[in-house]
Amino acid sequence: MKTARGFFKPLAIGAPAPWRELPARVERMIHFVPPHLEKVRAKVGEIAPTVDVILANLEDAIPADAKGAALAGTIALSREVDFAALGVGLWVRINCLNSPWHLDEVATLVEKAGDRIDVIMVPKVEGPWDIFYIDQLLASLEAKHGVTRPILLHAILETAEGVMNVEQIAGASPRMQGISLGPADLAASRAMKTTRVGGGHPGYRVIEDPHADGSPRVSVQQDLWHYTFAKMVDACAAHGIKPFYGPFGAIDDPVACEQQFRNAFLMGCAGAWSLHPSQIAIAKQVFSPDPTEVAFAKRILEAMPDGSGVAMIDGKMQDDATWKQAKVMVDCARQIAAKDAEYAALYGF
Ligand SMILES: CC(=O)SCCNC(=O)CCNC(=O)[C@H](O)C(C)(C)COP(=O)(O)OP(=O)(O)OC[C@H]1O[C@@H](n2cnc3c(N)ncnc32)[C@H](O)[C@@H]1OP(=O)(O)O
Ligand SMILES: CC(=O)C(=O)O
Ligand SMILES: [Mg+2]
Repeated sequence: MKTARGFFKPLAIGAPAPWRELPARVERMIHFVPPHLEKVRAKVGEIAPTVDVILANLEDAIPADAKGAALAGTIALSREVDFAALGVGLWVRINCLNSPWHLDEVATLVEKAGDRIDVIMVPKVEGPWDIFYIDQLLASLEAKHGVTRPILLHAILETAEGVMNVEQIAGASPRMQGISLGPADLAASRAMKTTRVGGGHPGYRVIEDPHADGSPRVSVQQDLWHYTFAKMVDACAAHGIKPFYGPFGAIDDPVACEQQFRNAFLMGCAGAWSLHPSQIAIAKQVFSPDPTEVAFAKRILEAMPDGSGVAMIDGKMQDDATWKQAKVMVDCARQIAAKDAEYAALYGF
């Protein structure tokens, strides 16, 4: 373990000082773009103002023979669109650390776009050692290329070993921005008998006991991901970083996508991935608190100006604990309102 002081020391001479607090950013959806496809890349300028984050994906879903083109496309994208001016984050998902590609990718990204990339997403993180490695590598490259703002790290939780070590991963470096659930690789890692990218499964259910009269038994689908998800959210919250739901692969099922995203939002997640343009609006709506809930939360704060004591609002008891929940809700809404005029009007800020 590093000492408390050592934790915030730059890891290379000339590297920027690590962030002490995460930059305050709205990250309701991380929109995935395949950067080797010129046709899709050309549309990013149009899509960017409608999202919070654009992510150039270099890993899974990019064919092996297109990895170089995807990297070149990412650098081009970072120059073609002024993401910072739009208030949109630019993230890159690199290939995993045991692949032949990640080293050249990180070196090229920091050299050619190090001052424009906000977050590097690292797939298949197994334990804190993966974060220590990439943390040191980034510091050395940032020092070499005079990058003045540390690039943040986001881990994907998508192996059984990663889930086992999620608490140490969350706290491995001041660069850690957040963690996303990776349900597709995690399913494979656990030998789950599914063929899906996230969401539920009709076979995973509870069923009531048999009735004496033989009438049909009620059976309800359960959430396959609840345990992992809750473990990830607690690890992130404890370490002051952000949890995210990952991808929802059934592009043709917006209703289930919305439900999955909503469960994540209610559990404390900051956002989710959008794989297709149709999922952007779903994520935006779900991860922006409901205006009615925000209005009620404002009433709680107004009823208890110093956050202590007890109050009754519409038959519901309020005290310090509900005041804190209300503050989470109102702070989130205020942050979104500062970025998004549509929601500023809905929230009355
Ligand atoms: C488990 C994981 O690792 S998940 C992360 C890895 N996977 C990804 O990143 C997938 C990203 N998404 C995609 O590649 C695509 O959306 C696909 C392959 C899923 C579907 O693509 P398509 O079959 O082309 O979808 P569809 O025909 O509905 O597309 C409609 C339009 O949106 C465009 N589009 C589709 N996806 C995207 C996207 N992610 N970003 C921007 N534009 C997109 C298409 O190019 C098409 O444009 P056009 O009308 O000008 O031709
Ligand atoms: C998100 C991801 O990479 C996965 O589900 O495997
Ligand atoms: Mg994966």
